[in-house]
Amino acid sequence: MSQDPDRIFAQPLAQVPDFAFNEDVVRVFPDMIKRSVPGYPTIVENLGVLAAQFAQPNSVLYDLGSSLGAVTQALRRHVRTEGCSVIAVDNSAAMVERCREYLNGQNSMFQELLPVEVIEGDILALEFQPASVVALNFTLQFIAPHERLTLLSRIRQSLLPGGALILSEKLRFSDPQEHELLTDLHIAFKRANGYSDLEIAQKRSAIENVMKPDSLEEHRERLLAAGFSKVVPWFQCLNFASLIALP
Ligand SMILES: Nc1ncnc2c1ncn2[C@@H]1O[C@H](C[S@+](CC[C@H]([NH3+])C(=O)[O-])CC(=O)[O-])[C@@H](O)[C@H]1O
Ligand SMILES: O=C(O)C(=O)Cc1ccccc1
Repeated sequence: MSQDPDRIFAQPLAQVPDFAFNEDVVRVFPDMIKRSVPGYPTIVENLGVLAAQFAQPNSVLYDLGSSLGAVTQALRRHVRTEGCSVIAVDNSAAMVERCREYLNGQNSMFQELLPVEVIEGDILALEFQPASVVALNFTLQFIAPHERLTLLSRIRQSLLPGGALILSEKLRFSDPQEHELLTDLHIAFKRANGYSDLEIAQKRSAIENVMKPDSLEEHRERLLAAGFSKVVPWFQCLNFASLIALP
């Protein structure tokens, strides 16, 4: 994947535009997400391990909001269950183009990878096939809040017995002190990863209209309302967490 450093918000901008997954972001995305999301490499690597426990024979594994395919590749490497394949979906044309290149390149480097299909499309309009694993790795937070329950209900309907949804998100906290502490620590994490105060401030203003985090309680309630029977957090680093939701 591209090794370009993220300098998108390094210069002062007269007006900060809303964040979009365009060409410029795609070029620096691996660096951006690693330096911005505490625990991201651990989550991605372990998603493959988790998925291997839930994969059912002859079923589909979905990576929804696949970006450059990091999760798809982890699923393909770890799952050995008979007849499984991965479907990666993203609505950014720039992401999808680079994702296909990356995954094709991996085919020649590893043997025994699950087959994969990369679809350019809106996950809200997707016709789900019977699935054993669905990964929403930092994608639900970009879906309009009023669409979230419908999407999760449709995922729940497509999940096979023994399968799971794995949902990773940035969290907000209903307790103001907890929210402020973990937000400050996230800023410290970004600073330690080389982002300036200007970059941090401009990025925050770029994402505030397009990315709306929920609290852990809101996630749990909504997942139960969507028909999931059990919600188990398996990872948290600062204000970023990942949950397993069982059908
Ligand atoms: N309605 C939608 N339909 C399809 N894709 C969408 C939609 N809305 C947003 N996206 C896509 O969801 C992805 C979110 S990034 C996921 C990281 C990845 N999972 C990773 O583990 O590397 C998260 C982040 O950057 O913080 C982007 O590629 C969007 O184009
Ligand atoms: O950078 C942030 O503050 C985030 O919350 C995470 C993020 C990572 C990549 C794109 C958009 C948001």
